[in-house]
Amino acid sequence: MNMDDVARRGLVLLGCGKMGSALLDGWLKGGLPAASVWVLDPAPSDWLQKTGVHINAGLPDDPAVALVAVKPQMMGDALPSMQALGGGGTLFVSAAAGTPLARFEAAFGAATPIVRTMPNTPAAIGRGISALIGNAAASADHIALAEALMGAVGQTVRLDHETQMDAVTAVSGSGPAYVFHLIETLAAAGVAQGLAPDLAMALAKATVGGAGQLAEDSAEDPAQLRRNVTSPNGTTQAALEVLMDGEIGLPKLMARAVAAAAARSEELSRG
Ligand SMILES: NC(=O)C1=CN([C@@H]2O[C@H](COP(=O)(O)OP(=O)(O)OC[C@H]3O[C@@H](n4cnc5c(N)ncnc54)[C@H](O)[C@@H]3O)[C@@H](O)[C@H]2O)C=CC1
Ligand SMILES: O=C(O)[C@@H]1CCC=N1
Repeated sequence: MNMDDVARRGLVLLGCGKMGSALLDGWLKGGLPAASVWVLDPAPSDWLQKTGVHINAGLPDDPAVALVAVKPQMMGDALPSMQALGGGGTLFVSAAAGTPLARFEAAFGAATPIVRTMPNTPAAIGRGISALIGNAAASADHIALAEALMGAVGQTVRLDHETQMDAVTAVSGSGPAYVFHLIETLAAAGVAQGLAPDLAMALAKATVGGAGQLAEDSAEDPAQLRRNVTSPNGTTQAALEVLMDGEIGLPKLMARAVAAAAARSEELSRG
């Protein structure tokens, strides 16, 4: 099964907020026909209503995939609307943080194939990364289908253990927010140095976007790319001495931030 099967049999999307929209945007831009998508969401956005997908309509009998993108706390209310699809030929995919495979097995039966994934919002421009792991009922074909689906909006990685999902969520699921905050704080620091806000924001966005692209494309690792910018006794060294401070610098701060996100993911999983 691949994206052609998804186009032919249909995709049901349960919840189309920030993450569901980012995924749907990526799939539609990648050529998935709007007529192949059924969205269930009590509060469809203006953007969603313009896409041409089926919204809160009767579901197809045997969609290829049913993707869950509601908040973990909404799961109890939302899952019953997909009950009819459980135990059939439909692959369930969950993008929800802190919601174990066992939660879906309890709702749909352990024989239902379920793949848990953690995507991120750059999926909207085909630049996401999604980690995946399936339950015991998910065959190699099911995993491959989930990989094709998430691969249509960016990179994919397979996990060996579901327990890795907390750390993955903390690094790449939540990670775009850390990077957006970096842009905000870099721009604000530029304003503090006398730049106009628009100019500071333009410089910060292009710098983070360009550096991210270079880090992905270059044969050199990020540490070497950092050294390439850092002239001995120059301006970058002066800044990095602050950022890399062992006590109050970014390494400790980032470790604390990621640990807090992973702990919250684990806490959500316990219900
Ligand atoms: N926002 C992000 O960057 C990421 C989010 N996720 C996961 O995606 C899921 C959704 O998160 P967001 O999109 O950020 O939240 P959101 O609040 O933007 O979207 C949730 C959507 O679910 C809808 N909804 C509420 N009750 C419903 C029901 N009973 N049936 C169907 N739809 C219902 C809401 O109207 C809303 O459009 C969460 O589980 C989150 O952990 C995963 C990776 C990244
Ligand atoms: O903040 C959250 O809980 C979700 C999961 C990863 C990104 N957003």
